[in-house]
Amino acid sequence: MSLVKGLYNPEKNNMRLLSTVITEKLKTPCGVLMGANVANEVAEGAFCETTIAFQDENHGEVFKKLLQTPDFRVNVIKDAKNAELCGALKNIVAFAAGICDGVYGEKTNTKAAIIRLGLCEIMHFADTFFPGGSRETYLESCGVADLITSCFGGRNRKVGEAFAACETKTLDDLTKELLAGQQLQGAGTAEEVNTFLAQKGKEKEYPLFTAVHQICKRSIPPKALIDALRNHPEHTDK
Ligand SMILES: NC(=O)C1=CN([C@@H]2O[C@H](COP(=O)(O)OP(=O)(O)OC[C@H]3O[C@@H](n4cnc5c(N)ncnc54)[C@H](O)[C@@H]3O)[C@@H](O)[C@H]2O)C=CC1
Ligand SMILES: O=C(CO)COP(=O)(O)O
Repeated sequence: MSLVKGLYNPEKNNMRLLSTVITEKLKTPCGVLMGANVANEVAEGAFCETTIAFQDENHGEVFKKLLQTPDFRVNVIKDAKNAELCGALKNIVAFAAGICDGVYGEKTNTKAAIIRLGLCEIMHFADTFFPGGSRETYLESCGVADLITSCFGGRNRKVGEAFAACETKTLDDLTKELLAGQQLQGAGTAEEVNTFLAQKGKEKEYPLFTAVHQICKRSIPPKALIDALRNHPEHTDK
């Protein structure tokens, strides 16, 4: 079972799920555990939920028996594709939430819009490139709950805020300064997703994902995030 919230796109135009790569390499079925599970809080024993997703739910039930405690509640689902995509792509949205904090301070309406538009882009990405998943997955811990916790806590938000507030520092500087040897996933995932979308000619359908990548590269300023969202397809195509 993989807990990695990332994607795999070495060929640039062939985005793959890490659980699929692990399944192929190890020749054994690999599912995922994804959820609103900021590690420090899990370690402290604070109550939370998680989602275990396996195509064969019996495998998920085995992991549930091993891992569930009174304060770590596990739901088992079959939709491993959407669960994993939620876990990976929410890191881009959390970085955007951090940019919002860095540029505007704690504006909760603005951050809520970023979370909603980010979720729309996650769903559109999943429907387009990994069809067949279930809408119900977005209501599990791996969906909206992980988006919420990551956009208010979490490393991606933290580094995103500092990156937006201090335009002279690089992402590497801030990662070293703020994460005590840990790594940042959102900026790398934004780059991988952007490379993939550019190959497919679909960047315009994902203004939030695209803007986060451009901001990470310092090719547009952090405040341009909101400009990018003003003409979001969610507003113009409906
Ligand atoms: N820390 C948290 O709150 C949570 C983390 N996760 C996920 O768990 C995974 C690991 O996170 P942490 O342990 O917190 O991060 P970390 O930054 O403490 O550790 C990441 C490790 O992965 C290694 N690594 C990075 N890229 C690699 C590559 N291409 N090949 C091989 N090794 C590589 C790094 O050298 C490092 O040792 C991430 O995908 C993260 O999104 C999931 C839920 C919660
Ligand atoms: O995935 C996480 C919480 O569920 C952790 O998010 P960060 O990597 O942003 O800390």
